[in-house]
Amino acid sequence: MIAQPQDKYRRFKPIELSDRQWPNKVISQPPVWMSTDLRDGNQALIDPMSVETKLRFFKALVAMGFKEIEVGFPSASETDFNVVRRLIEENLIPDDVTIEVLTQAREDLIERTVKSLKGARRAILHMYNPTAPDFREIVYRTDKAGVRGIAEQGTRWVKQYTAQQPETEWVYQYSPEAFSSTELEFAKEVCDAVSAIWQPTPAQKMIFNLPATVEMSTPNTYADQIEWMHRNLNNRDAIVLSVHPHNDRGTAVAAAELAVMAGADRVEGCLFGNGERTGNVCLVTLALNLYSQGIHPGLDFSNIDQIRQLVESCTNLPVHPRHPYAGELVFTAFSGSHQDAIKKGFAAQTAKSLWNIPYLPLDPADLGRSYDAVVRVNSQSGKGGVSFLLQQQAGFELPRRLQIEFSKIVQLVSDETSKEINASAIYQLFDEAYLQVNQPYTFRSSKVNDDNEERVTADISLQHNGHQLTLSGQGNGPLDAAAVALSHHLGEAITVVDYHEHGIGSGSDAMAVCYVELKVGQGNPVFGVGQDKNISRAAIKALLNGINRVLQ
Ligand SMILES: CC(=O)SCCNC(=O)CCNC(=O)[C@H](O)C(C)(C)COP(=O)(O)OP(=O)(O)OC[C@H]1O[C@@H](n2cnc3c(N)ncnc32)[C@H](O)[C@@H]1OP(=O)(O)O
Ligand SMILES: CC(C)C(=O)C(=O)O
Ligand SMILES: [Mg+2]
Repeated sequence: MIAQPQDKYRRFKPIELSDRQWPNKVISQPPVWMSTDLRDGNQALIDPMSVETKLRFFKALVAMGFKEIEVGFPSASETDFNVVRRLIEENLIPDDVTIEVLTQAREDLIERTVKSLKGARRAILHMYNPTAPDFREIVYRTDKAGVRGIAEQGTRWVKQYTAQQPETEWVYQYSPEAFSSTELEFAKEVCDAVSAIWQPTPAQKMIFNLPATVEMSTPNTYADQIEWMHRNLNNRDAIVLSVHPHNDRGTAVAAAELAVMAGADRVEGCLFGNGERTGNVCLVTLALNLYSQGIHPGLDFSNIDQIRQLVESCTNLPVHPRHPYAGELVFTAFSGSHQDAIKKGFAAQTAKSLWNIPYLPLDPADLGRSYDAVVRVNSQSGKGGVSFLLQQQAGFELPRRLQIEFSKIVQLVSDETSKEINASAIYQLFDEAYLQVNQPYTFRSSKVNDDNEERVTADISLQHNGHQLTLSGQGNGPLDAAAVALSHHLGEAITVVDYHEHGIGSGSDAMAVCYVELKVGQGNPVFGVGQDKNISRAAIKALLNGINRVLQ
């Protein structure tokens, strides 16, 4: 029998921090970002990146604005060692960018790591060892003193070997790996022991990176852990407090945001949340969450599609179509009520107003994405989406009742096919249903005489059943006169219920479009649409198309 969860799993104990401050804090500036795409992201790939791929990725990270980039684990492989050498020897590291490398707390590995950085102007040397009880007991078979000793000895080796390359400005970063499941007092004890050896100062700080190596709890608990460390670490003003959330529970973004509220200065993560298991925290999401709150994150994602393609090609992993901000479908509305609200939002938006479009927390244009994909029509869509696409595609601004009438035509097709209908297909349906209605009466020409301001005469030349017809009528305007002419011919009253017109295009290409809602006899109202360079002809064509639709 499958075990009950309460018999199999342990609940994570809440942190005792009754005077926690973070819930009242607001993030008002971005943290220092550190991309670990080339290290934590890379170590989690099925096929790790080649030297060339890493260099391509590095250049892209620099272009995005990252100032700290972890480029690998140089003591682990020749590839990673060579990446560091190429970056240094080929002068690929801009002056305001610092590379970071990771090592275990083992002398041979530290020695080789330091060697890989020969000639670097500035470098962050990142050493880790796990501190949590399960690692102490299961992996290292040692006690707290043993684990603390590994961190202390490792730090001494880092001090010793980096001192041999004084031309480099060294920044030391220490991570108590599995911090999220380490007793807080013990995490502090290890970190304080490390800083006592390294001796950071406010002018030359060191970095303590507190990883949720495995995400163990709700994000508020991680925030409590970070606030506790922020308040209790020795020598806090000489420390850059960094966080490194993984996404095992799917709440890494929330954990990172609450951790920043709790006192973290710096966040490590990967683009689109790549990384071990369920990934590292997604830096794109974090940065754009800030952007949408009116805070510039200091990272440039203004061409998000290009960045997504680069990351997909370097990692060989797809970005989910619903990934926040970056997924192919995240700015797309298929459903009717969403489309209606978005259409109204665009109409209400002015150049000066703050962004306020329902369902779109961020302007797709800020990420280099077009509005074309914002509204897409399938069987879940309504009149708002259909008319929005028709307007975008061909400039028609349908009156409300025509929107309702036409969307039923589109709905019929989408129900039959169970497929999306794109803008050009919608235009084609509109053209067939409203503009190319040439039977039984085909328009040939019309002449309007409005010399007399009160009585306008319309002469309309038509084709009907292979015969040429010329009809004439008088009314208070061209449309009224044409309606009179056609009423006489058909022997039925033609009533114009509603009339709209607008122009499409400009200059010599400008077209007038008329929408006429009419009734033939006692029948139901229907719409006719006419398009012509001449507004009177457009109105007469609209009337005739409407009558044709009734007669068909
Ligand atoms: C949470 C993280 O992401 S941590 C980073 C993880 N990333 C990687 O491991 C990628 C690169 N690593 C590697 O390629 C390899 O681990 C290497 C080449 C660095 C080392 O390989 P190996 O020498 O075979 O050692 P391995 O990684 O298996 O580690 C096991 C040994 O190192 C010790 N060890 C592991 N981590 C650490 C550490 N951080 N500090 C000190 N010792 C450590 C273990 O206790 C074990 O010791 P034992 O052999 O005496 O039992
Ligand atoms: C090396 C450390 C920081 C790490 O990647 C982790 O704990 O997740
Ligand atoms: Mg990690």
